[in-house]
Amino acid sequence: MPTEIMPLPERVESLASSGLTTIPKEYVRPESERDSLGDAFDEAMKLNSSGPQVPVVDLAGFDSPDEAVRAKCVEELKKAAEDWGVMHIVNHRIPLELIDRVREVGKGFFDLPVEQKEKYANDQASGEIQGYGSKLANNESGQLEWEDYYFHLIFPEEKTNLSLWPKEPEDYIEVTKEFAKELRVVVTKMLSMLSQGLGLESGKLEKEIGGMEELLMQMKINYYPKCPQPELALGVEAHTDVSSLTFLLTNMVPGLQLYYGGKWVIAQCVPDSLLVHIGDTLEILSNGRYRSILHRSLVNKERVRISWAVFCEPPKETIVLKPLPELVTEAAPAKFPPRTFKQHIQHKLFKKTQEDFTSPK
Ligand SMILES: O=C(O)CCC(=O)C(=O)O
Ligand SMILES: [Fe+2]
Repeated sequence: MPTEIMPLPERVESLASSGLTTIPKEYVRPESERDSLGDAFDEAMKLNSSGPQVPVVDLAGFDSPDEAVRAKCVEELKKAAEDWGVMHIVNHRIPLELIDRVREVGKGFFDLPVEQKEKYANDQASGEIQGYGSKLANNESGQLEWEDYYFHLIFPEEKTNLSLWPKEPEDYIEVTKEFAKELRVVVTKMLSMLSQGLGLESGKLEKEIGGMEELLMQMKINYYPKCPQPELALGVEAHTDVSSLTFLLTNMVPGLQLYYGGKWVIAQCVPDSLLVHIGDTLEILSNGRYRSILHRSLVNKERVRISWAVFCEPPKETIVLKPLPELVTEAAPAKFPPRTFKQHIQHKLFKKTQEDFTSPK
């Protein structure tokens, strides 16, 4: 019997390079969302220095032998995590040359012809989410996003499956492994600072989300082709990250927007920085003191945008996430029910399906 062959999803890159001047209806956002959309470059130009901007936190102070300097640095990070839930970090100590190589190998992979990239296609139907992919329509509206991506686990090394990583360019694996190791050090540093910011001992948050053995780092390279109608589309639709922390690196093309103070604010591109999101998991553990901010990505007409998101996640089922007892008081009762990471994701999906179902068509 012939086996049924699932058609591959259409790659946004192929669509974009076909020379179309209007985008297919599946990519057109609902009218209510369209008022606030635009070309990312136009939005970045409008960014005005008097308006709110994503804070920049210099981590150098945390390496100081002077306790007062370290405490000031923790205080700055804590403020950013409470107020925005997202920040640029500078002096993270990852060699900048390595970061440039990460950019090069990721771009190198996406520069391959689509047919070659298809050899790495993921298989979402059978549950293999690692590999090259594009969003599949998962609701009645068939809504799609203007991006293709590559997704794979990068840490801990013994849990990685190198057969699912790109083999081209040939230094992709070596560079990405090295980046994962360097970034893992920053994860520990950020988590200890964030623990101290809550008045907890340094190792607390890291331990609560699985520590060196269990905490997973998943990389998603988002590839956003040029879009002929950026005022109608979104690269990634509005969401909060389910992770504990997310690190984001870009090819310095603007696109990320944060929903802050009732408005969409575009993130400036800060040289030599990494952008860090507090994800839902830390929002839950901190009982809402740290925020997981709503964000999305715009696309543009002029330049391909690439971003490298690394999601740091607790194990799916072995840890129950709930506000830390130290942070729950009569005045600040628990804001979140206990859930495993898997249950949290399912709960969000369920809520979203309900919203899609009830929203006017
Ligand atoms: O590309 C970006 O700037 C954001 C991507 C993002 O939010 C995500 O992959 O979760
Ligand atoms: Fe995100």
